[in-house]
Amino acid sequence: MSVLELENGIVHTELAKINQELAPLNIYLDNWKFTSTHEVSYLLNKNLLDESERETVLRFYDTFLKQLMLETGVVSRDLLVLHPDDSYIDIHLQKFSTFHIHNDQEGRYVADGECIFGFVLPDRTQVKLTLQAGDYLNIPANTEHWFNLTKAKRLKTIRYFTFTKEWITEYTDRAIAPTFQLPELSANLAVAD
Ligand SMILES: CSCCC(=O)/C(O)=C/O
Ligand SMILES: [Fe+2]
Ligand code: NI
Repeated sequence: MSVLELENGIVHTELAKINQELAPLNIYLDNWKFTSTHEVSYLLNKNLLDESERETVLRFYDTFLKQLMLETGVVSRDLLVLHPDDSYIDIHLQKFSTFHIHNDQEGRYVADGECIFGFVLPDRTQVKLTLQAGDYLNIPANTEHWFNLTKAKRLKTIRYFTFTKEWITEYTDRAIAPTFQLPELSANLAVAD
């Protein structure tokens, strides 16, 4: 279940209400649950996946999300697997855990685990969106956001790309609202060096 927290402490869990709050940014959230095969359930329960296992999971979801990929002009996708068993996890998190934008839309389907996105609304207040398995989020290109893991420190997410040009991450100098700063991030960074 996705949860949207506003800087004033209000919390929304209804999809329609969350989409209403994010509408000024043209961000779209949905939730689809697909019944996994035994093989895919087994793979989603693993902490890390090798390339062929990631491809098996991607092909499984392709069968359900083909229409979405066509409608949103997706030309490629990958499966990002984040878990503390991956010695590079803190490098991945450092890349995305401060405000940034991309030159492509950010279509993300959460297949396993959970994650957090932060956004800034037109009134300059910030919001924090927690996604769980089954959630699909689409962030238009050039939309300021940050990303991190929850305390579960586990995520398998499909990333959909709409062009083959280099996917660029550009950092903005906006500070994350104190309300949403994640104390454990420093713990992650401590591990990083
Ligand atoms: C949930 S996708 C993993 C991180 C990523 O690709 C990104 O752009 C986060 O902002
Ligand atoms: Fe990003
Ligand atoms: Ni992103």
